[in-house]
Amino acid sequence: MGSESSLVHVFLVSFPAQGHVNPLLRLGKRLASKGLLVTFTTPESIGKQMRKASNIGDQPAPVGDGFIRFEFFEDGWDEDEPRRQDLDQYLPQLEKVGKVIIPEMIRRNAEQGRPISCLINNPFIPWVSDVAQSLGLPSAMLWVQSCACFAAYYHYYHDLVPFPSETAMEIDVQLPCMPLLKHDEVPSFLYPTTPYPFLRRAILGQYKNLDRPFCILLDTFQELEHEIVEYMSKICPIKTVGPLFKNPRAPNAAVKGDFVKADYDCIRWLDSKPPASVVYVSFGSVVYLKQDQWDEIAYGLLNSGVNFLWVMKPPHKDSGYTLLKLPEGLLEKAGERAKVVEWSPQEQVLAHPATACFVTHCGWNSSMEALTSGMPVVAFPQWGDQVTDAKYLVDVFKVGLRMCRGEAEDKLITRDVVERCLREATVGHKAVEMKENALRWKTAAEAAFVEGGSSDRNIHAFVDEVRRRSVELTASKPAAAAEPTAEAADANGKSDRQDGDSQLVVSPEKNGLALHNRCRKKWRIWRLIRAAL
Ligand SMILES: O=c1ccn([C@@H]2O[C@H](COP(=O)(O)OP(=O)(O)O)[C@@H](O)[C@H]2O)c(=O)[nH]1
Ligand SMILES: O=C(O)c1ccc(O[C@@H]2O[C@H](CO)[C@@H](O)[C@H](O)[C@H]2O)cc1
Repeated sequence: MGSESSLVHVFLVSFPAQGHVNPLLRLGKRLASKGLLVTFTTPESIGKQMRKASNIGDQPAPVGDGFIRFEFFEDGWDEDEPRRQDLDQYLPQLEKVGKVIIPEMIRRNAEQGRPISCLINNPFIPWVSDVAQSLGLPSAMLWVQSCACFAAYYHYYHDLVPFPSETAMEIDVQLPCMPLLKHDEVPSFLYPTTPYPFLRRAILGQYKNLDRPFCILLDTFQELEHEIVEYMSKICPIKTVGPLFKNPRAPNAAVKGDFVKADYDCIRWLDSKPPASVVYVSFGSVVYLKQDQWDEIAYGLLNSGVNFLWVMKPPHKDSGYTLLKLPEGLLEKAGERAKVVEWSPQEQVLAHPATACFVTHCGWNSSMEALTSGMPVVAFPQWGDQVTDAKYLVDVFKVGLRMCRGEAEDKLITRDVVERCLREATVGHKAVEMKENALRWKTAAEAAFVEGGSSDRNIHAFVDEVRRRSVELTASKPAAAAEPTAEAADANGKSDRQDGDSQLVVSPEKNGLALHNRCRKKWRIWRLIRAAL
């Protein structure tokens, strides 16, 4: 392992949501374990929560052959600003501030002897690749959903096949190399009537910029989505690198990105339960069900006789959701059979021998974690990619059964249905069949992420390419790693652009490469002196 300042340095910028931070941070750890220096950034509002809940220090943390470090940035709003909960307002704010602040962070890193060779972002913040381009830096994107969803959005964006529209709401959608999707199995942000048009805009924003990243990394694996991966890789530079939550070179890396402290009491509680006797229930970090649905699930769990571990996260104070309650006396009736936590260490819960199945909203991270842990699921999708993931978990991967078709159906799933599904998922021939299939996916996932597996090879090739581009950058790119974008400079009121000239003019004295190399040299000398003292 080299000292961190001698390593090729990649800069990861994440949209501030748990389902986005987790996969990007996991990618960061994979890249670090292959010998890169990784800096992870997201707004300070989340940084504050991550520092409190997770093991994040000020110093670079060693991971395998490399290091990971954190730098959070101010998004320009007060700590308690409620508009952060409204993406229509927050995304433009992030873009405005990010286009100024990310180049400054990149420049500061170069000055401190850690010049950056590549930027990587996740969806909702596609402007990061504009920043990279303006600085002459290579960029890549981590797609945090399935390849099937990537393909669905791609075909919608380019208008390649008919999708449900105002005049034909209930049409099925046939995409190449995919099963026929019923209208309510298409990512629901694409419905003409979606209540979340801002999320459609956010996710499709990435497709406008799809020609910018030199590589699109996908948190899935070749064997899981074989045909659609093959098909899309002929159109876009995609590479499967999942499941990212497994890291063979640093299996126990302590760095985590939880926003809420995980309650490890539930692992001790699981330890006290017989094998395959507990139903784990979680709807991820953003889905909130209505109180009447919550009550039905609660009674279904109680009446089915299973043990259950249930995640009940309190809503954000500005989200407009009210705190969900359990029916009066339910926990007393369930006694030792029930455990409720605000946030669980989900990876450990899914790997625990006492866990029998997972009632999930089918977010892609939860779906990948379940498949990779050999865990059958009961699908309770709500919106977005969740409805498509549910289709795949149930009908294609055959590891789950369906309890619900999605929020758009607006149907209360009664306690009897919940009870029946839980019984079917835990005992009898369907339960055995789903477990066998899930275990097969676990084996296939392991084969993909171990050294030499399909995802590991792709990560390796990506790291080689970043290194190659880093050498090329050092040899030839004049403005790399230190100069702000034209927009950023404009926003700061200190543009280098001359009147009537549309190009960013970089004076020799401000040449980014010179700065990059000078700073690196000074930093090394300083480190030697410090070591000698
Ligand atoms: O109690 C919980 C619930 C969720 N998660 C993690 O939060 C992420 C949720 O991502 P997902 O894509 O499943 O759903 P989202 O929250 O984005 O809707 C996953 O990595 C889970 O492992 C967790 O650690 N503890
Ligand atoms: O903050 C929001 O409004 C927000 C956060 C996260 C969202 O999407 C989730 O991300 C996962 C990865 O894309 C996905 O698999 C999951 O189903 C989504 O809940 C959306 C909005």
